[in-house]
Amino acid sequence: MSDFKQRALDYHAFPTPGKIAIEITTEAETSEDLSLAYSPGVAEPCREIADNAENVYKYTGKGNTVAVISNGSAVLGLGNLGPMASKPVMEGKALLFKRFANIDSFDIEVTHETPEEFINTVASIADTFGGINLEDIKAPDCFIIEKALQERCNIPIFHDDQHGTAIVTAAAMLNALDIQDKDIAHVVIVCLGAGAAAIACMELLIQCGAKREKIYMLDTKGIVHSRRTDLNEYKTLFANNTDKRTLDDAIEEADVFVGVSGPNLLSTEQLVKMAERPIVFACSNPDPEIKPELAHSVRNDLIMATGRSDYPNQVNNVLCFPFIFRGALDVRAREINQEMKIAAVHAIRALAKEPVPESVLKASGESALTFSRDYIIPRPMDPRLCNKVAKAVAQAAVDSGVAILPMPDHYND
Ligand SMILES: O=C([O-])CC(=O)C(=O)O
Ligand SMILES: [Mg+2]
Repeated sequence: MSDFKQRALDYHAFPTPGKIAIEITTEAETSEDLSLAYSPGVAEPCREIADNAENVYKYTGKGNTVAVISNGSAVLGLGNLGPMASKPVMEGKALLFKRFANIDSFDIEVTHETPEEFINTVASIADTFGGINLEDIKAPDCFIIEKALQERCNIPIFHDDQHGTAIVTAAAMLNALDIQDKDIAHVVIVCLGAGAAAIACMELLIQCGAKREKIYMLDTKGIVHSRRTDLNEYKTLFANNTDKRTLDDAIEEADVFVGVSGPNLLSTEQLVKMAERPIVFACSNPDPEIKPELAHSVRNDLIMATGRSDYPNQVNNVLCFPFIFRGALDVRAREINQEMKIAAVHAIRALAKEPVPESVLKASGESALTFSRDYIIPRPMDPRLCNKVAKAVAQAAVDSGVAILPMPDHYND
């Protein structure tokens, strides 16, 4: 077994199985403590909440708790591994919520037959939480599930693989385009993958100025084009009126490649055919569409990003989901709307242009990080992300009228 594989398995097995645990936040030592925490004292907050449901935020952890919910039908770029095998990823998301945004979170893996069953299950437990992060659910079910839950629940419901990935991709892309001196309105974009992340990334890039007719999306059958009769309604929005049929056809002179598909699907021969100063975001996890060392071996005018922590330019939804939920929970937003997503794009993007503190250099093992081809987006462990992104998101929630609370004072420190 490779050394890295063994270390990854040991990391999950020791010192206790898994990556997260629950901790007690009150005193629970004496009979007096227990009489407050439990019977009879616990009856008092129960009565208060029964009188006024808003009191649940005052007397329970609801307001700082997010559920990470999956059915394991599209685990990273690994495919349909099922609910149980998705658990390490979901525990990982809970770890990231706590580590980066001090949000309490736990994972829920749902076994079900139909999307309706999943929707009913999640809707039935939603009131427990301050928000729900849907994760690794295959398209097109994820679109139906997210929409139905948003209609049925009055807390933020956010499908991370769509919107988290799209927000981070858009932030990094706008910065990469600046560095490569390309105009988003003119670039030809190849999107390999037509699932949840692909569709959401392309929609958000269009909102940021990209042109739909300059996007070539590919699924397992090739280019999504207007003569195809097998497209679902979501892919149909990207059906390009073109004679191109394959990745080879589309990649010729393309400015941008976004991969949200699977490992090793972009060859060096294809990369060589891209336009000058290309941008390649090979974001399939854990293995990108092309390895950075391979890409750099054939192009020196390239900006390259992956979804991984062990290469420069990590375009991964970890840069978004902890912070967008932090902002949403802080003002008790009823939903995570478009204004909040766009605010997150610009806050993440702007931070990459600021000087990087020593602590981040140290944690990244770098001697310097300045806005450039190898640093287009902040590092996830940058402690400024939490305040800056959450604040921008919270402000956008307040300004767009979906916040129940005003901006908290601590954002002004
Ligand atoms: O978990 C990650 O690293 C990013 C992600 O959501 C995915 O690939 O599905
Ligand atoms: Mg995911």
